[in-house]
Amino acid sequence: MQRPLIVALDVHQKEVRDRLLETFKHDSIYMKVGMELYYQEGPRIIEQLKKDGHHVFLDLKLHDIPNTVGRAMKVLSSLEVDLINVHAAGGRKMMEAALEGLEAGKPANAPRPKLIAVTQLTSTDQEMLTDELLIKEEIAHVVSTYAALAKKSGLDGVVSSALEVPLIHEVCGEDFLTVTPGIRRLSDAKGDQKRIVTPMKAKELGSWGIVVGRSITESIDPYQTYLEMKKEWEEGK
Ligand SMILES: O=C(O)c1cc(=O)[nH]c(=O)n1[C@@H]1O[C@H](COP(=O)(O)O)[C@@H](O)[C@H]1O
Repeated sequence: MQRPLIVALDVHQKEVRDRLLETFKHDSIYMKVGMELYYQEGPRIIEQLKKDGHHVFLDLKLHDIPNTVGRAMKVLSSLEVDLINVHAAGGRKMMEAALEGLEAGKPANAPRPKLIAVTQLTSTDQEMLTDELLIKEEIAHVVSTYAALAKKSGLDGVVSSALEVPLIHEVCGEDFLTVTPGIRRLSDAKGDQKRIVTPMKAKELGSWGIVVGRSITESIDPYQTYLEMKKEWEEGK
């Protein structure tokens, strides 16, 4: 799917989730299953979304020793999701092991899920990076350096704020996937997100895909909000 708006299905109450999924039943969209939902529902939620015709981004952000991540990815690969992620901070060997696990675990003839790496979470700002994580470099430099490492490790792309996308494309090429959460319209609550942009700005900056959670799932009319944000994302206005 080209340049998707990925809906983060961060909803654990079954009735709320079912209502939300019902509103998307005539569309084939990109849905993101994160930790909250996957830990609750397990593989059956992936099966359901695929049966409903959706593309699936399984966002479990694996970050462990290479052997553990490789084996976990081998198991997850059998779910045949479209997109899956790790933390780039796990390093090159871990990312390579993740890729090998995905390759080894996928059913014959199925495509390997695309593997992307989280560079720096969009809830991290420069102050936190410096004072808590003790990383003294500029955040954009850290993000593009992690992106370059992900590319060297054979990954398909990264997760970052849209703010860093031009630099990532400069370093890793235009075809390297850039998936960008931290998306808000001007009227939306920021919540815990720090490096945020509007859908329009993300398009201008060249994101491949945007991830939108609470702005849609917690709005009064999620489907209408989805359509409005999608229009803004696709048309850039
Ligand atoms: O990997 C992710 O999807 C992710 C990475 C990141 O740096 N920031 C980030 O917000 N996310 C996810 O994107 C979604 C954003 O949700 P909202 O802030 O509600 O739009 C959440 O499901 C996060 O887990």
